[in-house]
Amino acid sequence: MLAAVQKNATRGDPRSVVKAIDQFCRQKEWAMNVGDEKGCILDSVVTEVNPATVLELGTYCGYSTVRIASLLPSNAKLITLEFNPDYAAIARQVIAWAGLEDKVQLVEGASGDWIPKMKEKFGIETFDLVFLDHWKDRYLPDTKLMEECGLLRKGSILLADNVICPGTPDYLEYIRNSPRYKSQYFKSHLEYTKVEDGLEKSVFLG
Ligand SMILES: O=C(NCCCCCn1ccnc1)c1cc(-c2ccc(F)cc2)cc(O)c1O
Ligand SMILES: [Mg+2]
Repeated sequence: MLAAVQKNATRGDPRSVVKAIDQFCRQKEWAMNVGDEKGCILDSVVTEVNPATVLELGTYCGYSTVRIASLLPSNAKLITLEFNPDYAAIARQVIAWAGLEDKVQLVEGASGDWIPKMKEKFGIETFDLVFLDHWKDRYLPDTKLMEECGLLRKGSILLADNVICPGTPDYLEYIRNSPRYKSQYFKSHLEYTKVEDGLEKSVFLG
């Protein structure tokens, strides 16, 4: 995938990086990027929220990191957490190829360890937008942890990938029944396939 980016995408051009990855994943080898169909929904949410601070849980190869960062205002910051060092190493190179290093801070480690340190380590008060795309059984515990650490403010947006496939049943049940969130489901498909999947967008009500 990285070779395809370096061969087919223009340095400093995030859209060409996104296009090169999507082409590779359609023609050569499936990979678990959010993909072009759900990626358009992601783009519209990022544009609507116009966030100054973004947290991405699950960098993988940096595809959604590049999609999000390319839409951020100049002073905005995106912190992305990746547990797997091999994924992180690739993502750093993909983000660099897109020329977005200045907007992105990639942190390696477990979300459960890093979320409580966000304020002290990165000077973050609250996140305007959180994109959940990591282990599906971590969506709920990490959301509760973000609440407890005061990282969400009235109006913070959570956008969760894969709520149908692979699925995040405990997260969906919580977020759709909690009086502290207003949720909306965006029906789509699993990246590069015809299988149903979707994104769940939730507003924290404080
Ligand atoms: O597991 C996924 N992502 C997490 C990867 C590891 C995260 C590590 N990490 C980062 C930070 N903290 C922990 C995922 C899986 C699939 C999928 C769907 C169908 C199928 F047949 C196989 C796979 C599709 C996605 O869109 C996904 O996002
Ligand atoms: Mg995903």
